[in-house]
Amino acid sequence: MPVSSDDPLDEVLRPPPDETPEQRQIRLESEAEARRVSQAIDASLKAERQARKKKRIVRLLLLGQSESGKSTTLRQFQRLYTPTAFREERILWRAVIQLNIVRSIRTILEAISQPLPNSPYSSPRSRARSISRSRQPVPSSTNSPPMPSHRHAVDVMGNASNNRSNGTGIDMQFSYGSPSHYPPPLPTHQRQNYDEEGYPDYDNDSDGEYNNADDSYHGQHNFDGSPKSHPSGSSTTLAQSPLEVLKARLLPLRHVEALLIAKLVPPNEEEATHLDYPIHAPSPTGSHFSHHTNGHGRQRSRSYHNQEIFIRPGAGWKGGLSRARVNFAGYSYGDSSSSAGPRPTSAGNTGLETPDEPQEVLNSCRKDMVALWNDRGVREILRRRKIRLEEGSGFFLDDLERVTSLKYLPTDDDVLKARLKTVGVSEYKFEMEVSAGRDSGTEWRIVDVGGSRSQRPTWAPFFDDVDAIIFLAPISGFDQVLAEDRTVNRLEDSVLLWKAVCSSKLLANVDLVLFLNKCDILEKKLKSGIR
Ligand SMILES: Nc1nc2c(ncn2[C@@H]2O[C@H](COP(=O)(O)OP(=O)(O)OP(=O)(O)O)[C@@H](O)[C@H]2O)c(=O)[nH]1
Ligand SMILES: [Mg+2]
Repeated sequence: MPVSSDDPLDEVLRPPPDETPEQRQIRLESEAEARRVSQAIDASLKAERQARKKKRIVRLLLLGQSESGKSTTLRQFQRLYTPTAFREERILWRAVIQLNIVRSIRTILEAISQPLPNSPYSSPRSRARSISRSRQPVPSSTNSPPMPSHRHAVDVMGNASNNRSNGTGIDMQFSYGSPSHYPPPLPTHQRQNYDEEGYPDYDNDSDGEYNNADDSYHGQHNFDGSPKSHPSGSSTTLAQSPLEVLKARLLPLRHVEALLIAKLVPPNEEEATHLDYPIHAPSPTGSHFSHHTNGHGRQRSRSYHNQEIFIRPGAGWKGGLSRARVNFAGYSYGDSSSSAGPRPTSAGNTGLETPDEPQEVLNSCRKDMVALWNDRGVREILRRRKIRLEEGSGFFLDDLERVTSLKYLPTDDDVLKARLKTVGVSEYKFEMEVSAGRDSGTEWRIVDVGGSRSQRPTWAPFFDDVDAIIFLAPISGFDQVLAEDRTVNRLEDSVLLWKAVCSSKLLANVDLVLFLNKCDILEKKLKSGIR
């Protein structure tokens, strides 16, 4: 007797009333097969759901002062766990390395152009400094180090406030004015002044041993006493000093610098492109504020000694470079001078640049750069100025032959050594290509932040949703000061920042990992007698 139902599907699925035994057999077999397929699909969906449930997402936050190595640690992760992507991106780092080289050369040229502070030709500022040092009365009791008055208002996270709350409810404030936190005062004769590179200036009076009146590269003889000749071997005219010849030969690097900035920094980040000299010419008033042209005849004011190029984290700048790479692919040599203007247009937008004009210019300047860097007199000047480029970030001068070759492709190590300051916060997701052992089911999300003081207030919103923090503390910074506040010792800043992170209530349940890095630099410093 037929079963009646309101379900129209029953009607459709009901076997035909005149079904033969063979037809019935076929129907039952196909229904069984359909059931098997359906069950397999259900099982697979269930397994997927369970796998998704099992998949752990770990969020890591990289913290530490500027130049502590956060972005480098991120790149290490990328190199280890997403090697294919890392390798593919290596070429994009060439522009950063080019910029690092150009800036190192600029630092040297500036250093050798300025009279040394302890010579009779020393600058008004250093003379004034010597005089004020010798005349300043020693504070009787505490000998507390001279600090600017604003220090009371700046906390370790970079917040400008007198209040101990930073506005996010986190108790991470620290006043540098507190004598219990600031490094213990030194006796007057040991107090440190810091030079333009952020290293302590141990020359504490004006009667230093160096009394060579001809104390810049403008002189007629080498620093080691030999007659001067052009570093690349060509003879010089009487009218032109070797420095002038060398500077003229290296002039194209200015254009390269402008091009690279245009490539790396979006146009609306004009402020990030201030070209500042680590060694600056003091203005007639002795003020730290001065003006200079940006290589295109335009004047810019500057307030920092050593402002760096920065990027917003994320793939933005890499995207720009990729476009540039596509435009270079035609290998048609264009006229780079047509990119003239207040700010050179990125080759990535115009395609006017040669295949890699910066690399070509660096290649053609290679001999002069090598000669400059290997000159004993230049090294002596740098030593006396306490400029230790080889211990700094983005140092490639010992590899000039290799990194300026036309077919140069950055190695993994080069990418890790390159320096590009971060501003802002960005999260990087890791779909691991390479199994990370028992954690291979884990998805890693790593958050990179800018570490300079002005950037620190942006950290707190990320504390909420983080599983672990890797805190980078470069222990080689014991004899350096912060670029953004030259009254603060770098190691001291790291310690205070670490304390602030440890004591934050928001981070009570977060795993904290402390990386003491730059041990290699520490070792070199200690071996070379720096204490
Ligand atoms: N020799 C040496 N150099 C290191 C080490 N760790 C990092 N560096 C270099 O230090 C420089 C600065 O590192 P970054 O990773 O850019 O520093 P950061 O913390 O991201 O700095 P911000 O972006 O300004 O906050 C880079 O040129 C790195 O190659 C280390 O252990 N040893
Ligand atoms: Mg960074």
